Amino acid sequence: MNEAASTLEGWYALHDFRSINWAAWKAADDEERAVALDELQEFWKEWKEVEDSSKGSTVVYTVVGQKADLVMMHLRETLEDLKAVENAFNKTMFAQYTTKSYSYVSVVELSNYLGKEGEDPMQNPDIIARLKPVLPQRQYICFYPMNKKRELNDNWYMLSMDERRTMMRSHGMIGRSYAGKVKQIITGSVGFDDWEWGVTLFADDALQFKKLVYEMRFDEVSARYGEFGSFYVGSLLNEGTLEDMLKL
Ligand code: VOV
Repeated sequence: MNEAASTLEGWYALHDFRSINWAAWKAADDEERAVALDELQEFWKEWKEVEDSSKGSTVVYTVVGQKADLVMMHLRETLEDLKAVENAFNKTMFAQYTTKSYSYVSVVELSNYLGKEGEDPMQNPDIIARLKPVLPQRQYICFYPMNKKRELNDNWYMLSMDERRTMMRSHGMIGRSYAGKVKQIITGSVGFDDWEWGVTLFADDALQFKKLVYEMRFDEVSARYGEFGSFYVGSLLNEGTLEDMLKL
């Protein structure tokens, strides 16, 4: 049997994609809409408090195109905490004006492919910060799920640790050339959701997503072993810009 990479896990992640039911939102009266927005602002404050107390992080982005209208990405300490935040949102009045488009459950993951021998990663503050990250408020988000292939001739899971490490090194080098331009959060989802990883990218220039993903397509680990789900792209929302988006 091949050696599995050892992984470190941090906060659990929920990507909660919603579409706005514009017909229902427009049919609501001014007071109903105001109450729904007030409740949403309260909710936003609670998310901030969670972040301030280092118990998780939340960002909200629009989604461009017909797959959804917005995505709430939540990181929390436990699956129960994630379910609680999902339920709390579902109980808001605003949620009545949304429909569920897609969701993705995973956990922030780091693997040991490029780890330093002999170092206890849990004593390294940089690693802890990567496992429990405050989500960046960059202008754009890109999310997609992916697998590593398990086909007869191209089976990632049948490769030796050394072969995988060599390929991950090349992957990491391409990634590093986007330092400062694209921030990635890789979440593992084997046993949690339909794909093996969630890839969430943040950037202030959306074109950098295209450039990075395209460049990686030529790198063996993606070219040969990567399988990808649907891509979601959108821009940052805050309390103010969400209200603007909902203004009739
Ligand atoms: C923004 C840049 C960027 C950078 C710097 C980067 C670096 C690294 C390093 C150093 C490592 C290995 C150690 C670890 O941290 O786990 C990884 C790991 C991983 N990556 Fe990555 N990746 C990036 C970006 C990046 C992208 C754009 C993608 C999607 C691939 C594509 O073709 O669309 C991706 C995927 C992954 C995955 C699925 C894993 C886990 C693989 C596994 O088998 O376990 N990743 N990644």
